[in-house]
Amino acid sequence: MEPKYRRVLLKLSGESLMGKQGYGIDTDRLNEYARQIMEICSMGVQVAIVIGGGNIFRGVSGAAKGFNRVKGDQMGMLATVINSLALSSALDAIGQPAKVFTALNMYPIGDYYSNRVAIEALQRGEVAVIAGGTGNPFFTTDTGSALRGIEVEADVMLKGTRVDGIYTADPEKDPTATKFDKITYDEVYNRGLKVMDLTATALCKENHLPIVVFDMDTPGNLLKVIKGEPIGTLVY
Ligand SMILES: Nc1ncnc2c1ncn2[C@@H]1O[C@H](COP(=O)(O)OP(=O)(O)O)[C@@H](O)[C@H]1O
Ligand SMILES: O=c1ccn([C@@H]2O[C@H](COP(=O)(O)OP(=O)(O)O)[C@@H](O)[C@H]2O)c(=O)[nH]1
Repeated sequence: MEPKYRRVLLKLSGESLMGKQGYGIDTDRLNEYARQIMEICSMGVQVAIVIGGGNIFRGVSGAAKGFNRVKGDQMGMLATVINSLALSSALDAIGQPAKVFTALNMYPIGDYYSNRVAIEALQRGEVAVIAGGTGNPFFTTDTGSALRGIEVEADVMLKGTRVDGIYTADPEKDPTATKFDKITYDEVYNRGLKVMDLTATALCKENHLPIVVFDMDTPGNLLKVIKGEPIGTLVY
């Protein structure tokens, strides 16, 4: 079966990685993600990944506890590097080659990111795990994902999260919220929907990168998105 997308940028939530533990990395969840990623790689899909760091540290919550915001954000970016190393290790362990790239030079923890070296890895069939967000404070990994997705010329940004799409309001807070099958970038903005930050949405809009928001924690969903099955919400 022909995949719908040739090259994807998959954004994984750091918070989802902690599974039921409440903190850190749940290895069952990590291995399940690795298995699903390998499944789509074996269909010939090129996969670049950006992972959040919310399971370990978020700059904003650090600042609320009195940390300097810039240092807090740097800690958050380091958290995304930890998650990226864990995922690449889980992928390698099941026989799926993966390479970690970092937004800031941290060699030999990962190779210093440039879109050229990341694209070369993708063309070799390696998963490119791109860590460290944008490398700048005051940004999020959603914005990092949009940026890297555009840079590596992905066909789509897949935002794998713990809700099954975009709703009229946060479904974790408002049980009456209803789901969109598709929605325009402008409508996300005009309705003030908080599923991802506006910088990320604006970057995708300007560069014509469609986004699919879907529930990554249900095994098999990533494959469904790749096959073009109508799950999640398409932002276009
Ligand atoms: N309108 C909305 N539709 C869907 N999810 C929303 C909406 N508003 C807020 N959210 C929240 O956004 C979260 C998804 O974003 P994500 O970046 O994966 O989470 P986090 O930043 O906590 O790791 C969901 O868990 C959901 O609670
Ligand atoms: O370009 C970036 C990306 C991330 N971060 C920091 O890294 C933390 C973790 O990322 P995020 O909250 O986006 O992770 P997720 O919500 O996806 O787990 C953020 O809170 C920021 O402090 C940053 O400073 N710049």
